[in-house]
Amino acid sequence: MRQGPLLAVDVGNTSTVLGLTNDALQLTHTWRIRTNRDLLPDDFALTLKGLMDLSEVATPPCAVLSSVAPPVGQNLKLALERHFGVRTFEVTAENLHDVTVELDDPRAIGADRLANLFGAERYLADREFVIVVDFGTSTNFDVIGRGRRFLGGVLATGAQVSADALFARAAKLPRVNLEAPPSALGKNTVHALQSGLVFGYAEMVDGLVRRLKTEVSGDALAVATGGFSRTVEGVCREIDVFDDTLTLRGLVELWATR
Ligand SMILES: Nc1ncnc2c1ncn2[C@@H]1O[C@H](COP(=O)(O)OP(=O)(O)OP(=O)(O)O)[C@@H](O)[C@H]1O
Ligand SMILES: CC(C)(CO)[C@@H](O)C(=O)NCCC(=O)O
Ligand SMILES: [K+]
Repeated sequence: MRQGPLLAVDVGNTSTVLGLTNDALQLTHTWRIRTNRDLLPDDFALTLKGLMDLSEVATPPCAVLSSVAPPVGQNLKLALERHFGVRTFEVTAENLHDVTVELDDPRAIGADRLANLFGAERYLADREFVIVVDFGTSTNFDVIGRGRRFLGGVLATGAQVSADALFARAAKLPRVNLEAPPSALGKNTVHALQSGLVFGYAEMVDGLVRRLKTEVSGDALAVATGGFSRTVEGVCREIDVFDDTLTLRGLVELWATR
């Protein structure tokens, strides 16, 4: 097994999450920055140096990077290699020969979903399948089987994106925080909106998890991750486990098994 320290970077469409491990590959620091498509390699170098300096840590010799925003991933990789001499492993289906991506076109899979496959492995010990529900810009359902199988899943509009679309189109609707209201029956505009946006969203998630569990017809565990998962904790009934750092730890596991 390889040793840390390691930098793990997950470039999403909205946020980029970075994690630093110790020698034993346990996460010791995490940072979250906006994914800015306009930044160039030297901009990223300054950001990376700023984060490391703020936390008073040294840049590690190696990094693992998943990106679903291609130019950002490429520019970050260049920054890591040019400015810090960090050897960077980029997650792609082609780079992972031990993973079976059961999609029509395996190369189309998002790198974050491959990271989630590795993050799910720890839950596979006593289950046949794990359904990772990753609440980000989109909400992904990644169905993972033993033996590093990616069976497929669902891509749904993210909770914040669907809320923003509604606020933009309805003149009298205020922007509300995505938090659960006291009851489904709203007595004012804010609670009624929160009912639709949070309870409605949670029902969609529960319904899809139920459908997926039926379709795989095996013992399946549903694990939620991503920012919005905290909001639906206690609201979604079909989710068994909440795991904030599943994607980052998945990246670390992925790198460790290369
Ligand atoms: N601490 C939090 N508590 C409650 N809700 C949160 C929290 N952090 C984020 N969210 C909400 O969850 C949404 C998704 O969270 P997350 O930050 O994981 O995804 P993202 O960074 O927007 O997506 P991507 O990974 O695609 O870039 C956010 O848009 C926000 O509305
Ligand atoms: C679905 C997103 C946007 C989620 O981040 C990402 O995983 C992605 O761009 N995927 C490519 C398409 C696919 O995974 O089928
Ligand atoms: K993500």
